[in-house]
Amino acid sequence: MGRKMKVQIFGAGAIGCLFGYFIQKAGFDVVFVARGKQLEALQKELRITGLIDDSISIDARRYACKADVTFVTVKSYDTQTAAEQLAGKTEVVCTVQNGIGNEDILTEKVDNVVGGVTSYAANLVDYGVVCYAGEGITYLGDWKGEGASVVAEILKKAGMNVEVVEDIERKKWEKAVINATINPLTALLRVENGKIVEIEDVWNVAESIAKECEEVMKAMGYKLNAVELVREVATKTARNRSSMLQDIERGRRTEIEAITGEIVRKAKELGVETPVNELMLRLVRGLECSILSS
Ligand SMILES: NC(=O)C1=CN([C@@H]2O[C@H](COP(=O)(O)OP(=O)(O)OC[C@H]3O[C@@H](n4cnc5c(N)ncnc54)[C@H](O)[C@@H]3O)[C@@H](O)[C@H]2O)C=CC1
Ligand SMILES: CC(C)(CO)C(=O)C(=O)O
Repeated sequence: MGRKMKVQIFGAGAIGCLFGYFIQKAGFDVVFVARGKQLEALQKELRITGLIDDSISIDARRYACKADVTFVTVKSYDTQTAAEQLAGKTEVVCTVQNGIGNEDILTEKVDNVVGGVTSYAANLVDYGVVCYAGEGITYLGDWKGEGASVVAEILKKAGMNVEVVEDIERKKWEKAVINATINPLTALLRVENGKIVEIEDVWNVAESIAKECEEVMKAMGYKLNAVELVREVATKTARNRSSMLQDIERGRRTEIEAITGEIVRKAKELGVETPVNELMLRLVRGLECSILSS
């Protein structure tokens, strides 16, 4: 490509701004799509705190424009709207969202869809201010058409850790198992991730959730030690407040439907029993109802 590549961040919140920051710093032409007070703040500047301390001027807009590559970084319940806005506007779309189903929604509207999983961590501390909380790695894989190698090249040039994998669907499900075990428990109990392992009664429930997820993955043809995976992540991120807990604390919707909801749906399809996950789904839905209506 002779001209400068145009990269778009659709949903310039915590993780989108972090990715966009690195990509713009590497010299790419980046557009940030945001809304409300976040858009107003970003039109002044984007400030990054935490592991980096910097402020940059960015091109922040309300609606999607034509781009070569678009990263979708809205919460999973906003992916449908993102997909509709992106139809005919981008050559490649890449999602690094948590949860299952986002790639399939994007596939309906865009020809080249790249699936992604990221362990980079960011929080929105104020409108226009993003705390870079943890360096991680992003796994990418072609979901429909091609684009993973182009997206990986952008992230590499941006100095980010990235790897293209053969089976991105497996990576997505592994992350969903971690989120399905840690996120509902931390949100319901209002505790940091480490407490899941530290409190024996809670760990017993966590083990039950993880084992059910392992059965679902087994029925899909994937071998996984879900209990050990969850123990490792909860221990490594012991002081984190999970994204679901943060959503509840901020009185916002959670991504429970794209995480536990999708695991329960897949379990039903494959004839696997998941009573503890079903209970978590109902309890988090109940918690959402109580905070959203209060
Ligand atoms: N924050 C993190 O460290 C990580 C987040 N993720 C995943 O990335 C996704 C995004 O997470 P966060 O950045 O934390 O959420 P966030 O809520 O900070 O950012 C999403 C942004 O998208 C904006 N948005 C939604 N619909 C829009 C529309 N139609 N037009 C313009 N802007 C729109 C929202 O206003 C919000 O600012 C989630 O699926 C999350 O699970 C994955 C790994 C790490
Ligand atoms: C891995 C984990 C549980 C880290 O907090 C996460 O992805 C989240 O909070 O959504």
